[in-house]
Amino acid sequence: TSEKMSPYENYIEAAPLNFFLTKVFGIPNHYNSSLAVGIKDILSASMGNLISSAQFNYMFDIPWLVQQYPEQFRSKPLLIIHGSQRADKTTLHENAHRYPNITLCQAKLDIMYGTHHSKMMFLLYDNGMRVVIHTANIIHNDWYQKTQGVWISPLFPKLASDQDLSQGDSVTQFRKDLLEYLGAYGTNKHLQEWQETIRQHDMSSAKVFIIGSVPGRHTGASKMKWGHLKLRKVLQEHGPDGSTVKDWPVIGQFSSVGSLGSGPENWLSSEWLESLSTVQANGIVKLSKPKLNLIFPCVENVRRSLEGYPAGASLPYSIKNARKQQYFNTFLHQWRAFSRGRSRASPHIKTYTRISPDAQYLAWFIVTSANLSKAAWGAYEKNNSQLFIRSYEIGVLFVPSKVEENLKLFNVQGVDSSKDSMLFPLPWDVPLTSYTQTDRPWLWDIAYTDKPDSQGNMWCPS
Ligand SMILES: O=C(O)c1ccc([N+](=O)[O-])cc1C(=O)O
Repeated sequence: TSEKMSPYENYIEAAPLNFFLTKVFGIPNHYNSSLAVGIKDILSASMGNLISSAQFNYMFDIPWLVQQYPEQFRSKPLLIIHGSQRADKTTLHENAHRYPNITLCQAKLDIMYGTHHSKMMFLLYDNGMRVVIHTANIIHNDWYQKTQGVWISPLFPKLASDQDLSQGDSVTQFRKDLLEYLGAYGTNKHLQEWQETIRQHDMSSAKVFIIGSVPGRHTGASKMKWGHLKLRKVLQEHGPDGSTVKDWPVIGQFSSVGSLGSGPENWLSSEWLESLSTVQANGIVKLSKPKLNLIFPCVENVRRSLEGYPAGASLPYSIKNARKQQYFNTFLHQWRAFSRGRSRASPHIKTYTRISPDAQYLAWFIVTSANLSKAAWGAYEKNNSQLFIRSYEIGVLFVPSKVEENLKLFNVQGVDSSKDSMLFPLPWDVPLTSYTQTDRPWLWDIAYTDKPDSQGNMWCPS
């Protein structure tokens, strides 16, 4: 059905935080209205009269992508930033070749197993520009029946030519951090043109922090610029008050899991959880570490999903990693999003947050491309003197004090709120739903043949 394209302003009214989920085909339309967007909505003329755009991602179906732009924008300059190498790179070039307006830029990936995971759009209009940071690949399936997250910036106006270019940044240093992230790609003419374009725009209305990762062994002043240490730095300065949140759980939700080490103390419950538990460093003593709750689909969540077992092709958790880290299962909760009509829309979104035990308040919230892995968030090396990151990632962090001047904390979606607090649209249900005794985390490389999925099929990976 061709949903009525409501102009961006309507979206903003309903989503003052600019945080959307992608539209899902096959759920009641009510759940695809104001807080949901499709890729055609993002690229539509109601968002602005497009001059050129850039698409950062991991997976691209280029002919499909071109079709998602309105007809009148399909020949505008389009820069594609990817991490493909060897045969994948050749295929990408073959698919892009017939579009003279498309330029390809390969992000350098010198570190083994690193991926260009970041998912971001730059949209330059005749009256300003927007930045979109999201979690979906540029392929049909990622925008069809999955739960994905999208942050769409306000329209950033162009600075007047006589205005001092040092103007135009936000209280969260959004533009500075975005330029620093782009700088890590090295010298590419087209990316450098986009950096200049960004410098010419006023991004003072951006109310989120950028949490990015770039491949490297980051030391000294760079150590706190990326991954979980960037989050630690931002929370030290702008995070919740330690006494308020001391027993609030940390929640991580993701669509893939790396090799986390033989026990929680290797990384998960030590350096990673320490960063996510960081509170404003106003000299108080170190607090006990909060409970960690993780959300990752169990086999039944995948089997019953709209896509059925094939949803699991986008949940690449391997038996090789799983068998080495059985302790990981003790943290797990099911994917459940009844409040958003998306319990059967398999998650490809990645979100991390800290909320009160009664699920009334939220201390901070991240939507990001980063899965639960050392490759994405980084791991200490050399006695904590450096942070080793393998992949490019990017996400946005919402902190109440930067969004609602008069509010210390957001209220959590679906809870009857005192009138003065803003509801944060959580993508999944609280309270969390534990795994049953027989539930197992989804593993993508083993067979499931005892029960057919929602499409009547079994799962027999080769
Ligand atoms: O969709 C992606 O961009 C992606 C690519 C690779 C892996 N991986 O190798 O685990 C995970 C994801 C994910 O986002 O889940």
